[in-house]
Amino acid sequence: MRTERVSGNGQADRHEPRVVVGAAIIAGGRVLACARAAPPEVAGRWEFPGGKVEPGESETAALVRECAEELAVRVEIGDRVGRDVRMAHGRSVLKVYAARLLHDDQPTALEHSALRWLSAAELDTVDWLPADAPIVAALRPLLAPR
Ligand SMILES: Nc1nc2c([nH]c(=O)n2[C@H]2C[C@H](O)[C@@H](COP(=O)(O)OP(=O)(O)OP(=O)(O)O)O2)c(=O)[nH]1
Repeated sequence: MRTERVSGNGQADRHEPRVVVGAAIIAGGRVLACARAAPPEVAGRWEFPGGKVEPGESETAALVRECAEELAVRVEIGDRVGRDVRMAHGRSVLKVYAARLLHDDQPTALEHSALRWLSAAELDTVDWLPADAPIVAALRPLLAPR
């Protein structure tokens, strides 16, 4: 996706949207949901662990880094889940990938206020960030029924 913006000198600049990646970590038919601790506007809303892809970094590398920073776990990144979700009027785009834990690592909430493992039946029991709605819908069939 490309957005075009006219800068102060009247010339058109092209801006690629900032890519935010999220990891749908699946284990035992459940997915890990994380409650944001900050900023205040979104604190308490639920998301997939992840964050902004740094310049020159691959999406997979960003996910591995973010999962280590936020949860102290090592992960293997799998297939995309759902579609690109445009955020912030096209200034950023959310891309979620399935992931699995490596080496029996267990997530610790280093940056989130809470973690929950959700089955398909429990997906709607948390207040997801709005952009995550289409991802959660696409995720449902990937989780084994209870
Ligand atoms: N990680 C993540 N971010 C999401 C999800 N859904 C959603 O709308 N977002 C938004 C929230 C934030 O505005 C943005 C991610 O920014 P972030 O602050 O987590 O990124 P970051 O870890 O790289 O942190 P920083 O550079 O701001 O310090 O994307 C999601 O499922 N996972």
